Amino acid sequence: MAVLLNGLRLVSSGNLSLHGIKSLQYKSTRILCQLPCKSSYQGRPFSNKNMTVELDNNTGVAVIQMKKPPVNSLSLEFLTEFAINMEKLEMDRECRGVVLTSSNPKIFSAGLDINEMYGKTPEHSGEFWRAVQEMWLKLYGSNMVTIAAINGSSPAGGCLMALACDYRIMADNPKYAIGLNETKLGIVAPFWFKDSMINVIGRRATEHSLQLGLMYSASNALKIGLVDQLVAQDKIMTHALSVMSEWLAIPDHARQITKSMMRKPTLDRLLTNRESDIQNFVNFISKDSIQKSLQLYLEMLKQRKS
Ligand SMILES: CCCCCCCCCCCCC/C=C/C(=O)SCCNC(=O)CCNC(=O)[C@H](O)C(C)(C)COP(=O)(O)OP(=O)(O)OC[C@H]1O[C@@H](n2cnc3c(N)ncnc32)[C@H](O)[C@@H]1OP(=O)(O)O
Repeated sequence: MAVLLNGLRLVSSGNLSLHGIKSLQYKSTRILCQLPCKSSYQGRPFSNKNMTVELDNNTGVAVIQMKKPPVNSLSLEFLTEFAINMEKLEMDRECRGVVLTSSNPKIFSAGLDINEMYGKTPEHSGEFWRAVQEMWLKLYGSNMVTIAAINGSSPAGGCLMALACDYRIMADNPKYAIGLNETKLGIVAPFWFKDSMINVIGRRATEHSLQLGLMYSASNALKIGLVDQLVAQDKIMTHALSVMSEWLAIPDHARQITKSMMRKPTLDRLLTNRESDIQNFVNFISKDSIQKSLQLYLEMLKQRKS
């Protein structure tokens, strides 16, 4: 209480998974608002190749808009850029929340770029998987409030990104679908994909969903709790920002410690098994049978167009 009266708020610096709850420090919201911008990107958009990041200095909210044509597939380059941007925002004392969305009006993200898993060397596959892990660790372990504004379909890795956020708002469109559909491709969602889903929709629904590789329409996703709210497509950003302001009304330190308490065991499980998880991925993806499944799936995707 005294902290709030003094115009100070308690924030945790850095990433939940890296710093836990010990690295707490004070910063003054009142004073910061009057100071000139210190970082090179505050208050104006900075564009990378695969996403735009815009931080509003007044609200402390950044919007990451994914814009990798045609479907925001998560390539090694995309994932690396994403992790760097999350790191920058995490370190920025003025940023308290992130809204993740897409510039493609129909697709949030098509998930992992299948081309990164097909016909590649074990070295490349290992590097790619480390980048997938890093994306998830940065997002799931973020100290910031993270909201997914899911303005289109979001299979597999796209669904994982949404699951890693604190809150999910999906555009109310029956054509959009979301889910972990890995088994439909003949591949297996790793344990931390599964854990992320269990933590949102529970064990039974996750088992059903993962075994069958189910993709849910927006309304069915709402029914099972895979998303928290449905909103008209054109209202999704306004709504996400309004939800964000509710979350930011909670004192940062209390919310961050609570978030860490809830997520730390799940984060630690990957952190302690990181290398074996990479090895599992490389071994699994290198199998002839898996390569064949991926080849057929890629061909099917291309044929769907014609
Ligand atoms: C002991 C334990 C062992 C366990 C060990 C486990 C190890 C780990 C195993 C591996 C785990 C991997 C986890 C994988 C996660 C993933 O994310 S896999 C990716 C899954 N994604 C999908 O299935 C989505 C496929 N795409 C679509 O359904 C549709 O494209 C769409 C997203 C709904 C968009 O539809 P539409 O607007 O109609 O566009 P399209 O015409 O279909 O596509 C446009 C072009 O984009 C290409 N494309 C689509 N998706 C991808 C993709 N994911 N990667 C790469 N490219 C993609 C598509 O081919 C089209 O290309 P062009 O024809 O060249 O234009």
